[in-house]
Amino acid sequence: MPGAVVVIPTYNEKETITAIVDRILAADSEVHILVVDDNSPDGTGQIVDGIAASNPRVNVMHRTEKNGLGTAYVNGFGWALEQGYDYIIEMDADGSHQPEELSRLLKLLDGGANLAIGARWIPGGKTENWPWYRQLISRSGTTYARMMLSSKLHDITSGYRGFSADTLRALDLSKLDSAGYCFQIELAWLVERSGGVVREFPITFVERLEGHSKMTTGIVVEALSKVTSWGIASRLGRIPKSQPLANRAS
Ligand SMILES: Nc1nc2c(ncn2[C@@H]2O[C@H](COP(=O)(O)OP(=O)(O)O[C@H]3O[C@H](CO)[C@@H](O)[C@H](O)[C@@H]3O)[C@@H](O)[C@H]2O)c(=O)[nH]1
Repeated sequence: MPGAVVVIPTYNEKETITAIVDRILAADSEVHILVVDDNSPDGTGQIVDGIAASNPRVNVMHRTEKNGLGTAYVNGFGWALEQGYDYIIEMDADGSHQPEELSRLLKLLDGGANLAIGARWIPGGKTENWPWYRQLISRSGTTYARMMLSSKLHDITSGYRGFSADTLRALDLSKLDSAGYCFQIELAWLVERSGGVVREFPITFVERLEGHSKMTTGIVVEALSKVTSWGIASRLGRIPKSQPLANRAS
């Protein structure tokens, strides 16, 4: 089944999930959706079961407990690769990423990018109503990753991104060791250092109107400590060489 699938990890998103699913289905008449729900106590998984029962473009993966955004994506990617999708896209459930910007992302993947990232911190990108301290954490995270990991990216923590399936298939996702949001940094860095083509495009990131962020201090600490240790290991030559990604454009 060729085409694109949007993978949405969810934990307690009952206020937001129906609207984002509807918006994605309306924004692109072909794209499919996989919601990876961690047994949300608020019944998010059951809401999506209801939608999936009447719409074959919508799928649900039920996990037994809250196990972090990183592992939710790895499980979701595994399913998507098995199903044979060509492009695999990440999106938050809360409406902060705009499905109406999907066509831009898909165009970059069609053009040969291994990874396309919706970026807030490049010309044309912006945030709406995002608290100043969240902007600070996000910008500092990218600046720190650029310094420690020699990353060239301007929004390495962004969760609005898409991969070609061959890219994810070529990478050893079982080696990723981030549970939380620093998964975004780890995976983008892996694509970068494997010589993959990464394209950033400007997005408008809108603070959620309902529900609340699952960001915790523990998630920030995990990101800080992992980026520091990866940076040191990389300087000491202790990061194993990754298999170079094939050039998709050729
Ligand atoms: N399955 C699952 N989903 C989770 C978990 N933790 C968070 N999520 C889901 O992951 C998405 C992002 O979580 P939010 O809590 O809404 O993130 P944010 O703070 O608003 O967003 C920032 O960080 C994200 C993580 O990188 C970014 O994706 C996003 O763009 C933004 O920068 C939401 O759909 C949320 O339900 C988990 O343990 N398990």
